Amino acid sequence: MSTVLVVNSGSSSLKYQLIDLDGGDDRRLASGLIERIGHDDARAVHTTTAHPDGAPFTVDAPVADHDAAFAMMLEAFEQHGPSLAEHAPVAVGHRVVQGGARFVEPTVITELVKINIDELAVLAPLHNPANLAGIVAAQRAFPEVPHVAVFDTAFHQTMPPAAYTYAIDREVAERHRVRRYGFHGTSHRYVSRAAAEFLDEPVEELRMIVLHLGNGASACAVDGGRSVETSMGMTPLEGLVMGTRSGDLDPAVLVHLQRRAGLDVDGIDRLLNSRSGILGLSGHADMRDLESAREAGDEAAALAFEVYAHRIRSYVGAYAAQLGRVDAIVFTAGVGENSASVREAALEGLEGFGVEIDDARNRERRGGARRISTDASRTAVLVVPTDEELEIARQTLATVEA
Ligand SMILES: Nc1ncnc2c1ncn2[C@@H]1O[C@H](COP(=O)(O)OP(=O)(O)O)[C@@H](O)[C@H]1O
Ligand SMILES: CC(=O)OP(=O)(O)O
Ligand SMILES: [Mg+2]
Repeated sequence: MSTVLVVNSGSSSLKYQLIDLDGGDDRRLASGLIERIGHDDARAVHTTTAHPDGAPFTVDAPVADHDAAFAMMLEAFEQHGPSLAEHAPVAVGHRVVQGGARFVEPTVITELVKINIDELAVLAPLHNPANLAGIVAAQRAFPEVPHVAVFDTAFHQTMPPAAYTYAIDREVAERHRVRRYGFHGTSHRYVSRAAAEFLDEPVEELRMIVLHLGNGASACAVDGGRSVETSMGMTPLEGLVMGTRSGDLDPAVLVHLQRRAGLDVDGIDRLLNSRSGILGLSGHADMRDLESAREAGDEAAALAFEVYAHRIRSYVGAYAAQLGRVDAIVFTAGVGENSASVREAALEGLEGFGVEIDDARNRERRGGARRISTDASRTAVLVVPTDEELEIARQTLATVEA
């Protein structure tokens, strides 16, 4: 039996998937999302292949905390299947966002590991406390099996010091562990390997740029299967323009706003993490809404779209220079997999560098990995769907079987 429960616990949400990895043929048995934990209008959606038509089940009811969310999840399995007695998970895999410089691999969760995850919350105040709450609740719900933490940062621990070091006072940086850690590593790892498989080449011989464009977004230069540079930094705020996050900006802007706009530290934190990005520029955090507004002639939406694409292009150029050669540029996550116009705009004008998108291939709507570059393009441009949960399940199983 190789069934793994994967848990992605956010501050107000719980996402889960039950995955059966047996026989090499991956099988997703159930998935669910419980949103607005802590609010009266919480909602749970449970989808299961145990049900003949696969339709999702929805429950609207208050959910007090993560313990209550797990109880609700168990209830959904009980009522709608599949039976957890029949498909008992052999392990639970948890997404943990910040593993610092300490965690370079998936790790079986002990009391000491929990203390470390808690302590690392200093470096990820929005994410680690929620991840830990999920772990504690999940251990209560599944006390018999091992729990494994899979860190967003782990894949990027191969970055060289020149890439992860910020040019500030060394002592201050060391004391407060200020450096680039990088995030979305589980996705960058999975996608770079899937891209190599699609190209039918060993990942060790490929140099690629992976563009994970979801709500959060990051670019990663992958050399021979290892991350050598990535756009997110000490926190998931640096780099590309995101749904609600600014990405790069002159750090002096923060000083200026504190002095002149009457914003305190928390106000700035909220501004840059929650009220910036395409939301701040256009009023739309969702790329679909932004695209509709742009098509309807909204100028703020048009500018937000341009800024978004411009930033991606800058990173592609920078990472091409760092890699020295680019065999593939790979788009993934919600925006990367679905938005032909973002892909087109981001790589526009790069023909001189051997990057040429085929318009018809780019516009084609179909699942799975696919090539969207012309046959003449020196660099292959691919769309490769990410699957962070499957990757977490595989790493979790490999860790408990090791
Ligand atoms: N068909 C589509 N066209 C454009 N953008 C899309 C489409 N489908 C999803 N997206 C965008 O993908 C983003 C969410 O990506 P996703 O990877 O699901 O995010 P996350 O996992 O970080 O919550 C949203 O901005 C959404 O608008
Ligand atoms: C780390 C991070 O930014 O994650 P997400 O894209 O899920 O917000
Ligand atoms: Mg995501």
